[in-house]
Amino acid sequence: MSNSLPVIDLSAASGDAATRAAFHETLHGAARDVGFFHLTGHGITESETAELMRTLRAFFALPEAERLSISNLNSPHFRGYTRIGDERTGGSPDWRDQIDIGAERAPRTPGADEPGYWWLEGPNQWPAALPGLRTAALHWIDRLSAVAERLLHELLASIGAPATFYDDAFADRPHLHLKLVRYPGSAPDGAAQGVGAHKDYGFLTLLLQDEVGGLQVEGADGVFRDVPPMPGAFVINLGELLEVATNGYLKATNHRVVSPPGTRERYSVPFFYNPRLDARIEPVPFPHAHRAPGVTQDSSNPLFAEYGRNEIKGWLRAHPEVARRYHSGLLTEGSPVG
Ligand SMILES: O=C(O)CCC(=O)C(=O)O
Ligand SMILES: [Fe+2]
Repeated sequence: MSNSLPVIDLSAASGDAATRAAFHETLHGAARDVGFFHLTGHGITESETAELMRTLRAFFALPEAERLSISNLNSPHFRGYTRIGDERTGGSPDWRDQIDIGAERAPRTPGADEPGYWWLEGPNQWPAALPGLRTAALHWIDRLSAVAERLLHELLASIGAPATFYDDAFADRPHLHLKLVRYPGSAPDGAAQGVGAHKDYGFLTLLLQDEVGGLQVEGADGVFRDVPPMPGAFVINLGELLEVATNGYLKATNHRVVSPPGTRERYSVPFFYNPRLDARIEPVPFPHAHRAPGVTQDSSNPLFAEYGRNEIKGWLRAHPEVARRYHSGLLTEGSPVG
């Protein structure tokens, strides 16, 4: 089943008062009712996008030994390359390979009295065979975090909340995260799980997908519907922290990727706009707050208002081998929101 997502034109935010009002109304509805939309008018050029995709394809075309030279099994910070099948979602292997990249920071080893999520800070791993990858990825993080910051301000304004309410949570050390992903066709056993159904952990995800398709979003009726690629647009979705921030008025939406048929490859680049690891997400004041239903209660996926706890929950679940090697002490930490 197919889905036509709302299309939000961010350039309308710079229009006159009437244009801004109409823009906010559409954005508010899209965020509240669907949690997913296409974003145009974002200012990222076609040539920037083409350059990133060219570099990404060059990485996945490297011999496996080169890709494995930056394996995330070498990184207690969950950075680097994950082989096909090593990531798990919903307990089953995802048929995709990927590189996880974040802000370039010194390795951090939390002390016994510090939260374990500080492990998520650390250096990236870069392939010696493709020096342009570092430049392209860090440029993309820079450019997309500016778009995401504008979008978050407008989204908060659209629900009648103070636009800058979470600026402190993002100040100095936001935990920005980029994935470069390949879906290499279908698994030999016929399982169609490119990535299993999940919600993203932070505030906003800005996804670049190529022309192949396969992304699906779960509707309120529990049916997953295709999100057909829209050239030049980002697919935006809301993460769990926006659900926490609005006490469930805005919802993080389940989504998944169905593997491309046969040996067809699909490439995508999700960028996750996340606050500081130690940011505690207080409820944002807004006029509809009294109508907020509360956050989703799911014992298999508790939501944490302290962002780092919510984030490391996901990493430990998705990368069991990294967790087993470096983080056996973290596997039972923390208690959920609400
Ligand atoms: O590749 C995609 O289209 C989506 C990937 C995704 O949802 C994720 O990595 O969180
Ligand atoms: Fe996702």
